[in-house]
Amino acid sequence: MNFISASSPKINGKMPHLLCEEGDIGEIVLLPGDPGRVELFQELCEEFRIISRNREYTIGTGYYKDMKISVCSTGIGAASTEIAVAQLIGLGAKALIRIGGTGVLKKEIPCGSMIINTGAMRLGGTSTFYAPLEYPAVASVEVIDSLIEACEESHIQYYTGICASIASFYHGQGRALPYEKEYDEASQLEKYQKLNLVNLEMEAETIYTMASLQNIYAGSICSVHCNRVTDQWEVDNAKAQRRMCMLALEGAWKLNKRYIKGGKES
Ligand SMILES: O=P(O)(O)O[C@H]1O[C@H](CO)[C@@H](O)[C@H]1O
Ligand SMILES: O=c1cc[nH]c(=O)[nH]1
Repeated sequence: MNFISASSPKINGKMPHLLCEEGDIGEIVLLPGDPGRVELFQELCEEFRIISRNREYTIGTGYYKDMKISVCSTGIGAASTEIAVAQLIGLGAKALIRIGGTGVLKKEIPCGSMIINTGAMRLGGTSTFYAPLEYPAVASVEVIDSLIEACEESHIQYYTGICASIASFYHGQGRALPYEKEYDEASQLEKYQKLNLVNLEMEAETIYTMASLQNIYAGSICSVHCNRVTDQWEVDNAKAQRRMCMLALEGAWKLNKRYIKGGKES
């Protein structure tokens, strides 16, 4: 199945939402939900420049060590993520690595921790247009391996496991609406905890499923914004986000060297 066919729309030769053309992006693309996170790479990469800003999509490209790399925000949730993933693959992306925020379901995982999701429960909705729910949303072992190695070399603790990617921030994630006086958060959260899920977020499954169908690499590293068991929120998570972005760059570099450009490290 090709996501971008001859009948896919383009505007002046550019993808209609990302407003990018061939050559604008690197083979590895990091995917935050938040467009603001793209700006962090001005500091972390060489020659990083913003290629386009349109709706929830901000795209920038620069260099990390010798590797051309891009960062593209997906916006919140599956539907806008589908568009970003489809258009990036259409532009030649070979690996997509989510760099996100997440809430954890395990008491012992503190805010600011790093989570590498090996798989994702498919509760986003959009990916069901591409593959039945029996089809698993899994990260590539090569990406998992590269991200783990980046964490270990930096002596940064990380956790692995399965997340749920959910098409809802409030009730779907066991959270009361801001105007609700009574809501049973615990019973919804318990359903996820019984499945031994590590964390909840909103985009990984779409990325994993669509990437698998196109036989490209996918993975994710998330920083923990809140612990749903202890009810702690990290209001100022800038340091953890920066750490996550640095680890993603280093993981991407290892992935590129070993699996995309070939030539194993000696
Ligand atoms: O911080 P980002 O990457 O946006 O990720 C998380 O934050 C958003 C919800 O606040 C959702 O997109 C969720 O997946
Ligand atoms: O709890 C959280 C935190 C960040 N993003 C989510 O989707 N859920």
